Amino acid sequence: MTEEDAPPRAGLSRRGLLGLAGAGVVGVGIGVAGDRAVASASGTGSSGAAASYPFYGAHQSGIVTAAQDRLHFASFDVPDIDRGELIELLRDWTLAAARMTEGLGAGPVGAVGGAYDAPPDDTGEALDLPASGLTITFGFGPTLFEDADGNDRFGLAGRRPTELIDLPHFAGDALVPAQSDGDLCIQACSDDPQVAVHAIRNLSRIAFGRAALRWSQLGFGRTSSTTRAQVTTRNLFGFKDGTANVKAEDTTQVGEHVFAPGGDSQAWMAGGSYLVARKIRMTIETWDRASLREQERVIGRTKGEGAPLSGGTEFTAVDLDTTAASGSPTIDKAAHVRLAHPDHNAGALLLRRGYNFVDGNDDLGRLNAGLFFICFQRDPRSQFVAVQSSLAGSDAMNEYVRHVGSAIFAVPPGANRGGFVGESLFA
Ligand SMILES: C=CC1=C(C)c2cc3[nH]c(cc4nc(cc5[nH]c(cc1n2)c(C)c5CCC(=O)O)C(CCC(=O)O)=C4C)c(C)c3C=C
Ligand SMILES: [Fe+2]
Repeated sequence: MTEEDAPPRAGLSRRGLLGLAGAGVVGVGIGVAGDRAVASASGTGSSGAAASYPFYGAHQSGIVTAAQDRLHFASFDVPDIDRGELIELLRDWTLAAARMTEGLGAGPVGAVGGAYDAPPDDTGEALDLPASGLTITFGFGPTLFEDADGNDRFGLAGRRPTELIDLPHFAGDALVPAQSDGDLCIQACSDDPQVAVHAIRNLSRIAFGRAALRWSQLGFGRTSSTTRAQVTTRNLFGFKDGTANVKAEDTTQVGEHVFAPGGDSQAWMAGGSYLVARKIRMTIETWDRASLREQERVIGRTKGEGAPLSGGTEFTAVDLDTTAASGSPTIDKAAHVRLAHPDHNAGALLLRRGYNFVDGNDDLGRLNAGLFFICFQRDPRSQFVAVQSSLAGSDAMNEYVRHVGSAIFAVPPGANRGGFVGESLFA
């Protein structure tokens, strides 16, 4: 059998193989399996996440999944491919993602088992590492349906969900185009940073010549809990973040506010969700000079326990109506938790799943740090946009934060084994 006749390895398209093999070298040697060691660990990771999560299912993992400790998020553009090549790319990504979430290499031959004269089909930095709770979540940006010039590149314009809006400008936005938007996104979360980076690196490599990386973001120290079993961790302001989040156990809220039902604007999104990402720079040097009183006023909760200033302990419901002896509200009129609260936003709820980031420092010697805010919802118009409109106008926190990146993606339902992620969009 010549190289031309040989079937693609494990279903990967020839374009996928090109990506694996670098620019133009297609290695088809059949080597011994060089898979990563699959963890025997059955316990949970440092975040409380499981050792591994199945890739296939009704919903994509990485939404209600117990938030892992680390993130690598990537946004891609696909300027030079057609509809068939886009489907082929999604098929290739599905196969590789399913393998990596099992703790296996991106390709079936692995980092060391293949032909000696061909590049390996896995980059190798996750060899010997377990799956570490890896989830890989794919999303479709507005420009996949219609690009900035109004071109329907993939015949998808009529399939764009009305929920997948172009986000409006919010007061104070200082968005950098190079850190915003994108045709496709991949959110990789894991309890091991090397496993998350390995996933994005290998998916980028498979996409060689088809999808170009537009921007990416590393995150650490999850700033949300998405299950009740998880402890609440802290953001870079030093406050517990994620206390009043939608949690996986709140199945009624998850069903009503996180996942799209079949009856919303596009039936192909049934079981999917909408992801909004905001890169928010936090001027932590200014924050660190603020008094504890001011810090707690801004958030509306205590710094130590994370209890509402209206009283109680961490998980006591925020009471927006209590007043101090002076008559002033115990939770300031401009406090973050007041303005973000569902009672202030026509009942809007978000499943928050963000991460801290530090991207070195700026020219003034300040840490380039902040929160890479991610939230999932059924309809961004009545959820993220409603809440962010309240915050952008009058949140006391605005003195200490600046939104520098923004993106929105439709996250399709989970893939069936043998199918591919986003298949319902092309049906
Ligand atoms: C548009 C949505 C939100 C953005 C953007 C946002 C940015 C942001 N938040 C914090 C820190 C905290 N947020 C807290 C609560 C909270 N935040 C949002 C939404 C956005 N936050 C919501 C919906 C809530 C819950 C409100 C409620 O129902 O009580 C808290 C308190 C702890 C908690 O409940 O999670 C903190 C702390 C930062 C630092 C930030 C931008 C940098
Ligand atoms: Fe918040």
